[in-house]
Amino acid sequence: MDSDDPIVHLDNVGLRYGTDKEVLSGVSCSLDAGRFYFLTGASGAGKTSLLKILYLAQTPSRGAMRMFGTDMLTIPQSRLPEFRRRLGVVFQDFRLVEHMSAYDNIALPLRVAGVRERDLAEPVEDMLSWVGLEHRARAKPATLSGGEQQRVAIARAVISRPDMLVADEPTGNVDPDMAMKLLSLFYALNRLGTTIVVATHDLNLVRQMPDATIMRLDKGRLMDPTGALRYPPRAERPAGKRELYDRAMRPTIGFVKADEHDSGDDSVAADVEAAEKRGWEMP
Ligand SMILES: Nc1ncnc2c1ncn2[C@@H]1O[C@H](COP(=O)(O)OP(=O)(O)OP(=O)(O)O)[C@@H](O)[C@H]1O
Repeated sequence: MDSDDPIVHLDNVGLRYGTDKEVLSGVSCSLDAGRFYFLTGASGAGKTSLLKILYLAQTPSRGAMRMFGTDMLTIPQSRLPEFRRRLGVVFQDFRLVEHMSAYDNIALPLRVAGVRERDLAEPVEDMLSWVGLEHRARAKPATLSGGEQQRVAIARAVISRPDMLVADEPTGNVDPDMAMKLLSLFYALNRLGTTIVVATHDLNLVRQMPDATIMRLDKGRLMDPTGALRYPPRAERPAGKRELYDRAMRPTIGFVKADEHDSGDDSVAADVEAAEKRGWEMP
């Protein structure tokens, strides 16, 4: 795959479940590597269905699909896991492994990737702390609240730094402060090069990411096939806020390699602290 190639390209994709009418129709879009996308649309518009296609759980009924430079509709099923391993997924219903602790759920992608036990603890503990669950490390999913389960699911999806993260309503069960914190985690991951696709109804979330591309589904049709829609329009954003926002959201999380840290810049830490106190509202 060429470095300029889109990470995903859908051409005139349609999806029907069984013999029912199409729930996605004529969907064409290109997702560029390293960008941040929001997928919006009313309930039933087809967001989850489109995400399922993106995370390779559902094959389109028609059209063409390329991913990581490969035709996904003609490759043998046996090759799909190799592509799935490059994706992180936050499911709407979390899908945590019930008999495993929060810690072990989060460690799962690293164990599957063959990371040695002695190298696991630091990244897993960093992630637990980032999602505010260090005190719940040993808890099983059934004893966690919906919001806590959602945070474990997010930590599990991002810990292996996937090429693309696909998240279905990832802030649906958390309060606005936690939603902003989780968004900042996605943003940090995006800054490290991961393409992010977040399906959400939450326009407040969308407003926090002025550079994100918005894709809106309406009754199974993508309203902006070029992916050029932005919110809010750039011209309406006062100058200066963008820079402040960038600094406040600069990645500070554990899986950032030491040499990627902006060490020695205390003002960033102060900005992050101030932004957290404000609930990540920009002044
Ligand atoms: N497995 C399935 N079998 C049959 N129909 C389905 C299936 N999954 C979804 N649908 C239908 O497809 C349409 C799109 O559903 P989808 O879940 O993709 O929408 P959505 O935009 O994610 O909705 P929400 O915001 O409520 O989660 C709906 O009419 C839904 O009833």
